[in-house]
Amino acid sequence: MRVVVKIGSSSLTDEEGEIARGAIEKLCAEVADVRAAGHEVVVVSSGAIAAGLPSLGLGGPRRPRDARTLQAVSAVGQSRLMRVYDDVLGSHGIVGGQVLLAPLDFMIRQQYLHARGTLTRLIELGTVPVVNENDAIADDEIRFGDNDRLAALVAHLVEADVLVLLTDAPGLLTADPRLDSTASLIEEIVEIDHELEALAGGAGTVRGSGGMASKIAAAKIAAWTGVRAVIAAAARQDVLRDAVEGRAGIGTVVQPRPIKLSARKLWIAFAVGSAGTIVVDDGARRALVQQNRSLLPAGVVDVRGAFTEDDAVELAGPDGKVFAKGLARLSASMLDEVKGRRTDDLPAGVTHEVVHRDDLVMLPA
Ligand SMILES: Nc1ncnc2c1ncn2[C@@H]1O[C@H](COP(=O)(O)OP(=O)(O)O)[C@@H](O)[C@H]1O
Ligand SMILES: N[C@@H](CCC(=O)OP(=O)(O)O)C(=O)O
Repeated sequence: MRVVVKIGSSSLTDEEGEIARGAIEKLCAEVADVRAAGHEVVVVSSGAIAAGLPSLGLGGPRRPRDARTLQAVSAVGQSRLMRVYDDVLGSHGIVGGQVLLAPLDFMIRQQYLHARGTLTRLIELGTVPVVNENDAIADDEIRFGDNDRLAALVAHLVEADVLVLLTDAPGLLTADPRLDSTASLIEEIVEIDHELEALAGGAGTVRGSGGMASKIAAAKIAAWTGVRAVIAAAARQDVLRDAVEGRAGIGTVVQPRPIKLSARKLWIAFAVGSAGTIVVDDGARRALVQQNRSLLPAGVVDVRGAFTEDDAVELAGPDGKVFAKGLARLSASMLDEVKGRRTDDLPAGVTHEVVHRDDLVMLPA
């Protein structure tokens, strides 16, 4: 099996917020164990900022908050973090390879294919790629921030069989354990719905960033891409092997959906950012959702944002609720001119398909 394992900041750092080498040693020993059983492993590791703070004398209560400083800190820390991985993986006879990714690497198809090629080759060469967000140059406006979503997109990118999200909680609990000490583990999720998303609550711990909510969002991407996801405690003995082998009770297992979307539709749904919204009338929404049709200008009632041809856009119904995402074949300004017009009334040369059905993905309610 091909495995993507993500370890969060909360599990990689000690009370002072410094990198806990023991946590990396435990993870790498488990990675070696799983590889010895014949599986391939990609690690997604947080910890660049945590590893950089002490080197700059900025640890503890002096921890900076501004983005510029944290980005600089991550540059100092990433190489130190990687040195620990190289060292520890090396002690198991494994070669590590650093790959730093940014959201744009998933949004621009060319870069997406490129990243896929490099990661696949690293796996073929027998290495363990160690992936993190490219924090040092990440754009403040568009960045993952937490590594959960990044790990889910990497799992899709390398066509993994299982995504293991290791954290400081035993899995998804019925409530935030910081607020409710009686919260119990949810062992299996067949479909992630709004109710489950509400359980995951808000942001994470002081040291982590996304909390359970970002793990649920990541598990949802995995489910849609046909990847089994497991959320489990990093500290648990043999957690990686048990998660890979599908042992019951090791954490929260999120089952993949039976229908896997095509790679292109997944890319549209989850990887590419949306540049605007097209509001459609009820009839158009029905034709798209129930009859798998393309969107025609006649059904468009409003155009928001300044998208150009081939940009991704969200589609919303008259109630404003977004129900689909797709690639626009007309720019926002052109669409604004022709919205509401029947196909016969369109100017010559203007396509009658605003969003083609092949470029359209329905989002879960
Ligand atoms: N329903 C829930 N079940 C489990 N943990 C939850 C839940 N709601 C919120 N959390 C919190 O999410 C934290 C894990 O998220 P985070 O700190 O971002 O971890 P990581 O650094 O591993 O990504 C847990 O320590 C827990 O306090
Ligand atoms: N990319 C950042 C980590 C982001 C982060 O903390 O993510 P997470 O571990 O998912 O809460 C770093 O390496 O410091």
